[in-house]
Amino acid sequence: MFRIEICGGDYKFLKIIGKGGFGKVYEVEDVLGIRAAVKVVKDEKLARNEYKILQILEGVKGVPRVFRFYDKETSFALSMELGGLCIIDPESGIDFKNIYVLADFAWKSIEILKNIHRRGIVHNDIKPHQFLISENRKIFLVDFGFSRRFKNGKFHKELKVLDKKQGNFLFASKNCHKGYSLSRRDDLISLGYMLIYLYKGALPWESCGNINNPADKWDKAYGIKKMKSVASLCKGMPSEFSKFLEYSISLEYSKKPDYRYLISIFKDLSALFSSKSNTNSTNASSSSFSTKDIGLTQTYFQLAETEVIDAPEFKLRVQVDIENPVSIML
Ligand SMILES: Nc1ncnc2c1ncn2[C@@H]1O[C@H](COP(=O)(O)OP(=O)(O)OP(=O)(O)O)[C@@H](O)[C@H]1O
Repeated sequence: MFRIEICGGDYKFLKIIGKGGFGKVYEVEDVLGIRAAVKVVKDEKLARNEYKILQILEGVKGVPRVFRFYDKETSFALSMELGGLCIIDPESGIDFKNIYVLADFAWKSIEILKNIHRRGIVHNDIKPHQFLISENRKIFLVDFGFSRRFKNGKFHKELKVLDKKQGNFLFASKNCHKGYSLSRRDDLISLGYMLIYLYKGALPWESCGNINNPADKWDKAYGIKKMKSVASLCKGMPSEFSKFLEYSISLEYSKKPDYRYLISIFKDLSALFSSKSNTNSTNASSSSFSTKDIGLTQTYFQLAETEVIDAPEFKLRVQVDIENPVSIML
């Protein structure tokens, strides 16, 4: 367990807001009422990598701004801008079965990935838990522990075959199953699987999650992924979703995706369903609508503008205290 001491007594611990496989995330508040998220991680390499990546991504819309890194013996933490609820938390109230909402989320997520990729970074662990929504419906992408630079200077890194799988078996691309080093295409493919999951509530290889042995779980899921066509995965959804997944899967390892094209697919679809929902229909087929319906600028989600918050006060001292339960010194 961790004990977090907040220097000077000027900070209020509000609550634990997340528990991941690698640590806990706390919400804290300073005297000015500025809230922040503090992620405490045991693995030094992951923590330092996440901090470094978040510094590189400073100013990218939809990525929380990082404040500080804390290093205390065997415990590490970073404080960052507070995101919000996970998009699949029922309290967020998001209805992803509404195509307008799903398509709006899709293009804004692609926009975030485009901007992250522009800085030379791939996320490498895209899944629903990494997307948060603030009270004013701004989307944030979090958890850059596995993220990497995909370029050496101007040049794309070479493809390597690694003997480890990383990320989440449910959303991992087939390239990831093959052990290939991940690139921009894999973030998009995982997003493609994720959009299907958000709409349908499950993916066909979900039951593999019950297999205890990780290697068997990944192998079994890979077997099912290989058998399922994109068309069958996207059955019952507008064709834009299969277009997106087909395109992403077809990309070569180092190929730069055509983000403008991908964003336009979902922007148009979202506008189409926005106008259609004004005439009271949420039919999942887009074929019956004419493109004349497109043109509304109304959106469901917002892309976060990173506010410049001067946060020198977030000077936390983080200590591991195996004996004691979580406590925050005020
Ligand atoms: N900046 C933030 N603002 C609000 N909540 C956050 C923030 N960062 C993380 N969280 C919450 O904490 C959870 C876990 O965070 P994160 O995914 O970074 O941890 P992790 O240990 O790397 O998780 P995983 O096991 O999924 O890899 C998130 O799903 C989210 O609910």
